[in-house]
Amino acid sequence: MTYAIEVNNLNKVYDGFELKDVCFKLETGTIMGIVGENGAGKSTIIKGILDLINIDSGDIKIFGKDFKENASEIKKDISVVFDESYFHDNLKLPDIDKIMKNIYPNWDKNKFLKYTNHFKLPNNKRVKDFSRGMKMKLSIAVALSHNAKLLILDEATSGLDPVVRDEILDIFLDYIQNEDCSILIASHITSDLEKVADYITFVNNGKIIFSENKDELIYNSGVVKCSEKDIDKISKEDIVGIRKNTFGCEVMVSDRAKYENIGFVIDKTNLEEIILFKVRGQK
Ligand SMILES: Nc1ncnc2c1ncn2[C@@H]1O[C@H](COP(=O)(O)OP(=O)(O)OP(=O)(O)O)[C@@H](O)[C@H]1O
Repeated sequence: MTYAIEVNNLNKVYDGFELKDVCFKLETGTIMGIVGENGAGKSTIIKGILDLINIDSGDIKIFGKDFKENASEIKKDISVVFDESYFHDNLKLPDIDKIMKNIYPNWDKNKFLKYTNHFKLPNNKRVKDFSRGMKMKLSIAVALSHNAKLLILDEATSGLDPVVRDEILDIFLDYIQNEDCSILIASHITSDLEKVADYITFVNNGKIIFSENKDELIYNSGVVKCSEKDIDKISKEDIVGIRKNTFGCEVMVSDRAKYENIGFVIDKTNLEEIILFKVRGQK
């Protein structure tokens, strides 16, 4: 198995915040979603991976090679989209095409035209007259137009409406049809990650809580509805979180089949609910 990204024991301390021993691997040909609350550390992880901040310690490999030592060779195969546009206000699409041709040896003008047409971006307007959504679409069009093997997006789709987000998610799914290509997406929008991600890495307060196969995670988890005294019948290590209300308890378990087999009534669940139980549920 090959990995597009390997992060081992990434540590970074800011005043009042600590990324602690962050480890995860993004398998080549897959999409990983990084999810977590505001301030959980998603952007710091991405900046740490890309050597945009000084990390305190950690070992980062991209395409199997140490990133710092091979940065110039690796960078041409990576596309990064942050939540802000980085194009000069006065540029128009044809100017951006010319500039990118000089920056990226693999710049593909036809792909750029295809994506900018698809996103209905105007040729004759300057970037300063683009809406926020149009600027994001432009950044994504550029990111997809130089045959990069790794796409890293930090909240890049959060400002877009649901229809456009859905179109972009389909483009991401199409992009990884090429098995050499991989995507890392940090997003608050769990439904988007649920649609496209193969793996989910959940960060809370600077720590990785889990990094798992999404389908297995959702399939194996479930919500048991029971009385408070029935909670004792559930092993502590299977409890993700508990919610109590006036009618009884809801217990998120990590092994749905086990509790179905012993007669509990269990509801299926989704990524958002799993995360809410993890963060807000009692243990
Ligand atoms: N340059 C910096 N100096 C000091 N603290 C920082 C710096 N950059 C980030 N932090 C802190 O690190 C923590 C994690 O921030 P980060 O931007 O990684 O979170 P995030 O999960 O991406 O949040 P959001 O979803 O709101 O974008 C926050 O407490 C933030 O204040």
